[in-house]
Amino acid sequence: MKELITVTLHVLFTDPFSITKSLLQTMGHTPFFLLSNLQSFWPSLFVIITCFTIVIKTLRSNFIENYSKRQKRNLPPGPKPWPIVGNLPEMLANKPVYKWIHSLMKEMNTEIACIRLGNSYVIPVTCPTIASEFLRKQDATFASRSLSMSSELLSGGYSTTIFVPFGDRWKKMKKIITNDLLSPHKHLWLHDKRTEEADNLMFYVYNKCKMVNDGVSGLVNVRSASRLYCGNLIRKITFNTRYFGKGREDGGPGFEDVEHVDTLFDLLNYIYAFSVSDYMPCLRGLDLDGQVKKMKEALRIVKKYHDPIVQQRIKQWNDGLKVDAEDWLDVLISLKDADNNPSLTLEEINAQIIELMLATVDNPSNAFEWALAEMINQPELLHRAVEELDSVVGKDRLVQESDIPKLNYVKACAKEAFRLHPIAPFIPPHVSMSDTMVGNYFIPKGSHVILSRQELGRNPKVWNEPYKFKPERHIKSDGSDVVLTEPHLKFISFSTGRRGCPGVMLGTTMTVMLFARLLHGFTWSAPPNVSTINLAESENDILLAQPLLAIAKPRLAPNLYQL
Ligand code: HEM
Repeated sequence: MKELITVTLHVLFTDPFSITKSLLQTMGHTPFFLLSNLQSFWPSLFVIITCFTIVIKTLRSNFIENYSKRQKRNLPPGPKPWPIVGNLPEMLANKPVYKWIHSLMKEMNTEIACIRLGNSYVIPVTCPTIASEFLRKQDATFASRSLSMSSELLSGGYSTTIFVPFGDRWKKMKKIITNDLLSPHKHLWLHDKRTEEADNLMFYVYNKCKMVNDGVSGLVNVRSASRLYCGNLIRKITFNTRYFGKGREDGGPGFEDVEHVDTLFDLLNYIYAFSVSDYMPCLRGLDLDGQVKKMKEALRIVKKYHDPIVQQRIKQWNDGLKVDAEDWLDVLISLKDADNNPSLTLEEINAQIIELMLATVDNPSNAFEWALAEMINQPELLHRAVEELDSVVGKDRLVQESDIPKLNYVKACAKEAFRLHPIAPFIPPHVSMSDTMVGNYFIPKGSHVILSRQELGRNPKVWNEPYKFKPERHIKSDGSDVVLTEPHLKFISFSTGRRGCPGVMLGTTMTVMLFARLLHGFTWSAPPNVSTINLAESENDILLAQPLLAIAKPRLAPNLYQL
């Protein structure tokens, strides 16, 4: 009986509207009837009680039996949930949530856990064998995404790719992204735009080297410089422009571009951020943690830059002023379906562009900042990377994309940064589309499986000296090519399977060019009076606690840095 009450309350609390709706549907009445016919109060009460009994019986036969079955089956280990709210109280009391989840798993000595948050089972995983079971062996079952307030807002009501549950909409968008924006052919097509931005990065950092700040020359904020490069590059390939405003003569960003990239990073903070309303949908309207308000403001800022360009461009195509595609926006506008109608609506284009920007700015810039911090503390690694660059590229020209296959050590540095310092603790949730077993554990339909980028890469059973930045661990003795993908999920770079990242080629190119250009073009060291770079992580995320400041000295002929 206690269980019956708990489950009934659970359903009423998490989805009260469906109960009311089914009550009214069963009765064939409208809410107005209940309010307006007070004189027929007793008959109404009788009908309500009868219906309530029917609902409870239905619940008993369906939901409760399933619920009890789940309880009896062997879920992965986890903290004992409270009635209705599950482990939400602990989640709210232990921030940041990713630290709580990881320490809980360590306390329980488990590499897979089951934490009930409100009405959802959340399944964190820190072991590559179990991770492969989810995303390789049973990939088709785990190819959906969870619904959340942040993903709904960001994706314009689930009309994009990353945040969209499995179904026709996701299939349509993933096909477009993969075939029309990120194919090898399109990659080649955008080569010159990427090179322009890599050249601009060198020009900007070179100009920084000539400046003196507080008596120190060549002080570079590496976080800003690498985010600047990623932001410039994605604006260039999407909108065919580096700057939303006038930019700066030294190659630096204008106010508009700083605001744009900073806001993209703000938005990234809210994605799948364990908001309480994601697990208790009835609380959504209350915006208890203020996330909706903050996200709407951030989206307003991003749209203020994007929307006018998109609208003007659509007009140019409609007026026949544009006939050739020059960037991703043109491609998205000019796509046609089988009946020769536009494949995408304005809303879909707008939402998809924001998502592509978010997917592009974060990983490469974070990897370079961390890697450089680690390498300044181990100068022999810097030395080895520069030696490779000098032997492959020489000192008479800048690194080009065609050099990438030969830069195994530089790629190993980037790969090591992805392993040890991923941008986010977890990948986006993969949601199970049916009940299944993984290992000996029962995984109920609708579970949110979250692979831990942080703990897979630091798992001591997989990696020796897991906390040491050691690029050479990725170099094979047969000299074969180092690639940044890791399909066996010993750590996560681009993930794998149906929901794997379609941006491997662009992501790899951007990351390696950022590393190679900056390591080849400048000698890096810690600022004066700093003996070693502090490698502490931020309190609330896994970025470097303080943006990396380092001294850069040009090491190539001055004319090579000019545009
Ligand atoms: C170094 C750069 C990048 C890294 C490390 C990276 C990593 C990831 C990861 C871990 C996922 C989640 C996969 C999963 O849920 O299993 C993902 C998904 C995705 N990424 Fe990337 N990504 C990068 C660059 C890009 C770029 C440049 C684009 C496109 C412009 C892109 C587009 C996407 C999309 C559309 C998805 C969602 C796929 C889906 O849900 O079906 N990514 N990426």
